[in-house]
Order: sequence, then structure tokens, then C-alpha cells
Amino acid sequence: MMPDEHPSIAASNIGVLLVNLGTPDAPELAAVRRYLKEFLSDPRVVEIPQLVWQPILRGLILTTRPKKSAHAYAQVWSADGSPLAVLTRAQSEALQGAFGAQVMVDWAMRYGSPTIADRLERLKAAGCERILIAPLYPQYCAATTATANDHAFGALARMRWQPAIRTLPPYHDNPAYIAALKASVETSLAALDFAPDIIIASFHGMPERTLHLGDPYHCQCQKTARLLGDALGRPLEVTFQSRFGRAKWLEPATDATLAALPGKDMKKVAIVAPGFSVDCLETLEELAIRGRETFMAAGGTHFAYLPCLNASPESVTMLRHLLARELAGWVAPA
Ligand SMILES: C=CC1=C(C)c2cc3[nH]c(cc4nc(cc5[nH]c(cc1n2)c(C)c5CCC(=O)O)C(CCC(=O)O)=C4C)c(C)c3C=C
Ligand SMILES: [Fe+2]
Ligand SMILES: [Fe+2]
Repeated sequence: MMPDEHPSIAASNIGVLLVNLGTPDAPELAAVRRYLKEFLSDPRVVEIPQLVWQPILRGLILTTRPKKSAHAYAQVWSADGSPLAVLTRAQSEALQGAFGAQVMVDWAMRYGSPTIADRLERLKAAGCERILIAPLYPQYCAATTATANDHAFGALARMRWQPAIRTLPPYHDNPAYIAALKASVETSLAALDFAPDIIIASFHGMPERTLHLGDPYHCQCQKTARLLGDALGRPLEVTFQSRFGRAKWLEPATDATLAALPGKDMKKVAIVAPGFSVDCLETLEELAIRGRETFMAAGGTHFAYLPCLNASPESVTMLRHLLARELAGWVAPA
């Protein structure tokens, strides 16, 4: 084929690949087990030598947890699928609308489907010679950001003709992110029929040792909450959720905090999860369902879970701004 006959050149030769964590294909035992096996076998997520960890994973975790998790997923599953996938796709489509023909936007998951490798191939086949990989984690963590990038680079390592690559840095203190959170929280608070005594910012937890090993995650969570508190004009209480395993995790724990607040005469709470780009099992089930139960059982009277940025107009404006900055030199500034 002559060079000028190259097929299917896109309107633009620039691609953006949004990447999120991943989710099972169905809220059923086999699918959840498959997902957990892939996720928890990632050495970036569980930093125990595989020789020690795999027997524990296969013999203990994968024989017990999938049932519990499948039950949890069933409570938040929608007609269109897992909220994490449905909302990431909606974000991608809304962003494509905002960018127009300037760039081609697609989305992928680190675990499960659609895979990063497939979507990179698809962008490449559509003519993208330059691709921005955007792991949608505002706070950098080796267990999330780094493994998404590792996986993308692994896929590139198998390509004969690679596209040029950039990656989105963490955006925990980016003014556009803080402004989007502020707008979203204020809108959610205005719709409540009560005034919260306290607002909790709950972030996904990590083993505490990752902090001592130099992971900036903990500090970046604190900074996001401080900046959001400044923007809102009231401080937020930082907590960490989703503890897994026996090691010491970052504290204070979200569930223990919710259980203790009513005893400190704080009976009206609002909780937001600024570290999650979209709502998912960890927010819709762990916070909005189980968090509420914990708080009310401890004597709380009013509880509100405030949704993530999802595919809202504020979210799309923010993402367009963040991504356009990384695309500078590839496309004209937004
Ligand atoms: C060692 C275990 C885990 C670490 C470390 C971890 C870090 C981490 N996770 C997220 C974001 C998400 N995690 C989600 C689900 C989830 N997380 C773990 C374990 C660890 N996470 C498990 C076992 C699960 C699956 C569900 C369960 O069985 O409880 C999700 C939601 C996925 C969904 O399908 O909706 C997200 C998102 C971050 C940001 C993070 C480190 C900062
Ligand atoms: Fe997690
Ligand atoms: Fe959880």
C-alpha cells in the first residue's frame, strides 16, 4: 500500500484514553471472582511476594470474598451495568462532545474490560499517532496511577509502530479540580433538608507502610481536603475507607468515624468521596448504604452521601481543562 492510501485516518491524529480501575462484567460469583483474581494478583496492589501471596489469595480470599462482593455489587448494579463502567463511559462520551473533532476520546479499565491494550490498539488503528493516557485518579498512588501506566506501557512494548505517549499527572491540587468539587458539593448541600454538623471527605485507604515507603497518596488526599475546605469556607474531616487485610491501614477509618460521631453530639453528617472520579461500589454501597446504616445505628439522625463528579458539566469542564494542558503543543490551547 502506498503511504497516501493509509486507511481510516481520523479527523484528528490525537487520542485521549481515560483509564479507571475496573469492575466485574456481572454482579455474579464467577465474574466477581475473575475480577478479584486479576485485581488482587497485581503486585502494585498487594505488595507481598507472589510466592507467599498467591496461596493465600487462591486458598482463602477467592473462596470467601467473591460471594460477599457479588452481593454488594448486586445492590448497586444498574440496567446498563456496573456504575463504574457506565459512568466512565458517560464521562468519555461527554468529553468527546466537548473536544469535538480535535481529539478522539476513549476509555478503558485496568482490570476487566475494556482493556487498556485493546483501546490503545483501537485508537492507533483509527489513526492516532499521539495518545494521552489519563488515569482518572486525582491523588497519585502506585496501586492505581502507576499500575495503569505500567499496563499501557506493557501494551506499547508489544507494538511495532508505537504512538507517541503522554500521561496525565495527579491533579489533587489543580484549581479546576477543586472548583469542580466545590460547585458539586455546594449544589448537593443546597438540595438537603438539613444542615450537616460535619462534612467528611472519605478517600480509599491504603496500607500505612506505603506512606513510609514514599507514596504521596496520603499527603495528596490531605491537600485536596484542605483546599476544598478552604473553598467551601468550612473544614472537612478526612477519613480512609475500604480497609482490606490485616496490615495497618491509613487512619482514621471512615466506618469507625461514622460510628463515633453521634456519641460526640454530631448527629447530622454529609459525606463526599473526592478521590473517586465516578461513583462505584466503594461509594454507592460502602458509603451510601453501609455508611448510612453504621451512622444511624450509632444514633445519627441525618445522613447524606454527596455524589462524585461523574459526567456532570462541571466534571467535563474540569477534565477538558486538565487534559488540554497536557495536550498543549499537540492541539491548540482550549
Ligand atoms: C489490597 C487491596 C486494595 C488496595 C491497596 C486498593 C487500593 C485502591 N482502590 C481504589 C479504588 C477502587 N477500589 C475498588 C474496589 C476494590 N478495592 C479492593 C482492594 C484494594 N483497593 C477490592 C478487593 C475491591 C473490590 C470490591 C470488594 O471486594 O470490596 C473500586 C470499585 C470497583 C467497582 O467495581 O466499583 C475502586 C474505584 C483506590 C483509589 C485505591 C488506592 C488509592
Ligand atoms: Fe480498592
Ligand atoms: Fe469496599
